[in-house]
Amino acid sequence: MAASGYLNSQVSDNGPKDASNLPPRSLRKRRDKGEDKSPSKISKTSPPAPTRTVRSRAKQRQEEEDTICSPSKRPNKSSPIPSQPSRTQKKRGQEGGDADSYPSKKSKTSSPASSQTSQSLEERRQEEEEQEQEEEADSSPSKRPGTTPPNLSQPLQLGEERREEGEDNADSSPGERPKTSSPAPARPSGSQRKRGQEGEGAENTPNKRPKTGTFQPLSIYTEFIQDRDQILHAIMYDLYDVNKIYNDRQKNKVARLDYEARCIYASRALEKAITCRSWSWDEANMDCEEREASRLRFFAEKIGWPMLAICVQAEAFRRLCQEESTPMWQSVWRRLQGYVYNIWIQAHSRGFEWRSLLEPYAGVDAPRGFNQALAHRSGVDGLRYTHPHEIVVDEGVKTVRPPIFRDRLQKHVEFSTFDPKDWETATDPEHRGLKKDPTLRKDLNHGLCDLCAAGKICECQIKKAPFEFVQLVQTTMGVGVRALAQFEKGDILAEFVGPLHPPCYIGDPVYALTMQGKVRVKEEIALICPMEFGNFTRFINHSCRANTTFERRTIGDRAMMTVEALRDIQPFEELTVNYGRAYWKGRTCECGEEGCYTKQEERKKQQREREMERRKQRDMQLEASKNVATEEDGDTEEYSDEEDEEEDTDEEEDTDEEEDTDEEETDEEGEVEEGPPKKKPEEEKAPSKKGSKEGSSLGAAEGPSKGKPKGKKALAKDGPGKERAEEERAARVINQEWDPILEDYTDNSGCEGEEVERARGKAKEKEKEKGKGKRKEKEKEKDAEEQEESTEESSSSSEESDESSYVLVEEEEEEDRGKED
Ligand SMILES: C[S@@+](CC[C@H](N)C(=O)[O-])C[C@H]1O[C@@H](n2cnc3c(N)ncnc32)[C@H](O)[C@@H]1O
Repeated sequence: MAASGYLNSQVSDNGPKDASNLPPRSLRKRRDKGEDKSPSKISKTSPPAPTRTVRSRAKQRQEEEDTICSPSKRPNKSSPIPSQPSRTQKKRGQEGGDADSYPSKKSKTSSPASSQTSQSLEERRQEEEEQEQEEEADSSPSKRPGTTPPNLSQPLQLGEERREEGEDNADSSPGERPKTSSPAPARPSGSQRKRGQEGEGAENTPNKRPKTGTFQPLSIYTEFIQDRDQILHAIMYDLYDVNKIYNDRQKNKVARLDYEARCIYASRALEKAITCRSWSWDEANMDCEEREASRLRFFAEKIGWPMLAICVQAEAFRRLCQEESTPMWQSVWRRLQGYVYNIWIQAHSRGFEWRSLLEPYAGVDAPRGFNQALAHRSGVDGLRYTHPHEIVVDEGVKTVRPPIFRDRLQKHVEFSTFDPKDWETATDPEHRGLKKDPTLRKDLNHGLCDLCAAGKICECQIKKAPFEFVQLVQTTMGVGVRALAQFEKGDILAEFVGPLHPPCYIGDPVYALTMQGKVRVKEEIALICPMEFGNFTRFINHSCRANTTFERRTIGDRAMMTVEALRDIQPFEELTVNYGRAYWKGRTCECGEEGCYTKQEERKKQQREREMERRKQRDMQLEASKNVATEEDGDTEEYSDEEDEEEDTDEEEDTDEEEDTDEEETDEEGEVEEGPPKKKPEEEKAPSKKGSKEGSSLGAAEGPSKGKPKGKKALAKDGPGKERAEEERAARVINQEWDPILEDYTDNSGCEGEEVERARGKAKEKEKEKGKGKRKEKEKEKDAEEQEESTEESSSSSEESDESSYVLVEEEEEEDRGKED
């Protein structure tokens, strides 16, 4: 990340974004809500979440109503609008889970949009109620005797019931069931999924359902994948949450009680797995209880008891085993299995507790491998003393290592640091001897706060939550960063931090990022150099189609560079950012994306090389052709025909090539390159009259039409010498194709007998008639006084005809003589 390249150029590529004018939607929304309370979207899920329960239809309607009322809310998960609270979050808001973090319903519904649509909503609600009644009536088994629900309906039904029971319990006695965090945002509720799977037919077709907001139907596959990713996200989030409570339990009594209650649920699930006697991937003939136990045991058998002891602490995982369909379970399982080492390291680097859960079941009755797994201690246990972002996970060989660059450990720091010593010797007078951190905000020098829009220094901060859901991993491009949960488009993942140096600093050519002004966009404020000290953002690899971007921001008391999600990012995706084209000058990007900078450069380079090669060849060929011309001198004429052919082939070749701008030159090259063509024996023998001193192609172009009359005149003037006549005859043979009249005679020159006589007679008659006709015309046209002139004219015209006839007569005489001879 050199000062000249990396972020500097990237930021300027994208154009500066004055967030005070146009912050990302997420930020705008946050600003409305008061960023200091929930600055980044992912942080909204940080408070302990309530149990994911099925919402009553009335609540669901209420949510839909909110969706319509609030223009920024979209029910579609794929919506690019960030900051959309999930349904669970919305519910939390209703329940008062975190009143500070979530905007109240009232404030949303009081928007102008809500007043406009309130009437229609009321009507819609009535319609929906009627429709629900119809649906319920239609879907009852008694009313629909022919409908056989698919296999999965039963467990789902039970799951549904459980959820409802759970909700009832939660409502009646909140203390009985601890609130666990299962964000599972925007997932269709159990009842929705159940309806969809049971295929209730026409009653449930989308046409029948009132469409709300900007609903866009997704393909079943897309929906499935989204659901799966949300479950993964929920699992990862629950693990984070339970770990947080575990770590807080010493200081916080509520946290301790909460943690103990969660352990009870986890232990129950473990018991089911331990007591399970048969487990299988094929769940076709299992009832709900069997299926849950089978899944838990299957997981332990395939992935290990310690990993199960970690995962069962996530409510989302337990619910996956209890409720989800077989395809969903299998899909999530595969994903978990693929990244099990990442989760394992993630848990250990955060001091996740799992042994205490297994210990009560150790002993002789324990399943195979259980005791050994519990007793085994490895290096990963010590990871809790290392900062999570000083651990690089090598997924391939299942090891970990620290990040090291130029034999130095790359340490994690939370903030950028300013040391006046680094600025003392700056070559740039503007920055030389700077005593104060140039990123510090002085009133409006860095613009408004991007979170709260305050013009004065405020207390806004970027929340650190995303930090908990990223991991350093070994990639083919060195260290990279993997997301372990979902991020939404517009999420601020972190600030890019490191020691601040003057922009002219050249000590960090790989990681340095130029911080440019948000207000004065061309101003280079500082160079952030995290080669040795920085956070995870410095390890984000480049992609020409990146999923995050660098942004200039002013937040709280500082100007900063942030890394923000350009689109929704799913669990286990690698984070990438675009360093800018300039960074890759002299480096090779291996992202392999379509339109990759390096690919483009390579293509250009290849074109340039081809062009150079061609020029070189052309020069050589020109040189060679000159030599050939001087050596052969007059003989080049002989090659004219072949050269013509070459020209043709050269032209074809040229058209094949992409960027042939100089065809003539290339043609010449082609001629010389291939050397004088091999001549056919008869061509070699045939003498040519075409200009031997002229260029061969020129001769080919002008030869026939010019050469023939010359020959004629020569014959007429010089008289019938035998050698001369033979020469002329040969010339005529060569040129015959160019003169049809002559062709007749040359072709027939070898003929004898009647045909020849007849041909001759015809020719004579033609000539006579021609002469007569001309004379007659002229006689008619001219007066008697001009008779002489007309006679002269006619005589001249007859001379012409005589000339041609002279040639013919001469030929005849010659032929006759030849015969006599
Ligand atoms: C800012 S660092 C990123 C972290 C780095 N992978 C590491 O191991 O520290 C940039 C360096 O990573 C490597 N890198 C990142 N993205 C790359 C890509 N798309 N192609 C090739 N190398 C890449 C290059 O060596 C580059 O100089």
